Amino acid sequence: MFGFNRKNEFQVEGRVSARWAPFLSTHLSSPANYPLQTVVITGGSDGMGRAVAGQLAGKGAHVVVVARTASKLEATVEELRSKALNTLKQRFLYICADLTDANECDRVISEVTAWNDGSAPDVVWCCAGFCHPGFFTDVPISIQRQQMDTVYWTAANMAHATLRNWLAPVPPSGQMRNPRRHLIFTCSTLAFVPIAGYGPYSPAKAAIRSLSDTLSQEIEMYNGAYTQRHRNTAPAADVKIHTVFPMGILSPGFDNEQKIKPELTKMLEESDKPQTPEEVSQIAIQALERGEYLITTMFVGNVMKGTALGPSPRNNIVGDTFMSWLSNLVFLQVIPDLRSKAFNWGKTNGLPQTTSEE
Ligand SMILES: NC(=O)C1=CN([C@@H]2O[C@H](COP(=O)(O)OP(=O)(O)OC[C@H]3O[C@@H](n4cnc5c(N)ncnc54)[C@H](OP(=O)(O)O)[C@@H]3O)[C@@H](O)[C@H]2O)C=CC1
Ligand SMILES: CCCCCCCCCCCCCCCC(=O)[C@@H](N)CO
Repeated sequence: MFGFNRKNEFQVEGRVSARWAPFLSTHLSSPANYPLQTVVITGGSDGMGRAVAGQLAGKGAHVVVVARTASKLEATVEELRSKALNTLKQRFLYICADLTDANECDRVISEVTAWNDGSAPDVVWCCAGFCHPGFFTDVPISIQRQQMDTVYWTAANMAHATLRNWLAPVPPSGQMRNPRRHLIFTCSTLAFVPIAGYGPYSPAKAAIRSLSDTLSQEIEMYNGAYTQRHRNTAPAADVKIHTVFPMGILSPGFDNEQKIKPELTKMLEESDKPQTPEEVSQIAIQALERGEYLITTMFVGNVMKGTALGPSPRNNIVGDTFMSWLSNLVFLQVIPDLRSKAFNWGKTNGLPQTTSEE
């Protein structure tokens, strides 16, 4: 069962340190003693978000899915009911909202809190977003701005609304009995490695990665204050930030992007073997349960992360350091290879005939 485990909050069989305490202590929690967790999933009506919602329902969570289209959300909630671990106890809700609007994110948090007997959600997982590929000069600037709104701002708005709620100072009497909350972003390995034809999209994902790194540092201040909660006002709970970096996902969004994707881009990403939403979700949840911070879903993704690890917190100092050495050697070959493939494409095919998007 999926729930809190107070005793093991900072220690799971001695393997996980306080800094990377687990996301969901499934195997250790005692369902009788701990309440179910309430999870909000943006973009929860399709693709990866929907798979995440289904799997967390199967682990016993209360799930709220948020997206713009009511019909898809209704169908998702039906599916969640059928996947619930405990149909009598678990509750499901959908909220229609366009998360490019920051006020809508505030509304989502307050509606979830009211529905959840006055408690804020325990987990917020930002999955909303889709990709509009194309060469930079071919795609109208208005669409590129929309991509920033849809990809970056849906996540940043949701993080803002969530953290303002979670980090509000409360007196010791208001502290939570189950002190851990998780904010999860969904990024893309394109935040690590550029691929021609993803100009409208990758910068927004890179911005999410930068926000995630910044927040992972900033949150330490709040978590430090939380350790003094018995004496002072402090946030109601300890908070962890995580970001998932999938490769291709076989989703409705992916089918759409394939229709407009430049041939060169398809060739450059040949080594990506897209995964099903269920696979991506399962791998991500397992990594969250191990307490990981930057999460990739397959080996090539891990190599891409390794070359761009920079100042991000590591999941495992030895493993990540060796991987970054290996990746940096691999990329000595990959970087010129990507560029020469682009050059040769132009040499062979001339300019692309795709300047008709206006
Ligand atoms: N597919 C891929 O190959 C990859 C995807 N990703 C990322 O993973 C995440 C999931 O992608 P994928 O599985 O393809 O998802 P889909 O494109 O299949 O689904 C996107 C979801 O987001 C919702 N959504 C879109 N815009 C908004 C908005 N403005 N406000 C609220 N909800 C919105 C959609 O519902 P509705 O339209 O009804 O609002 C839908 O539920 C995305 O962040 C994506 O960028 C990362 C790597 C690869
Ligand atoms: C051994 C290591 C070699 C590494 C070579 C680099 C290969 C690049 C693969 C690009 C994969 C892009 C996946 C993300 C797609 C995505 O986010 C969009 N589909 C959005 O929806």
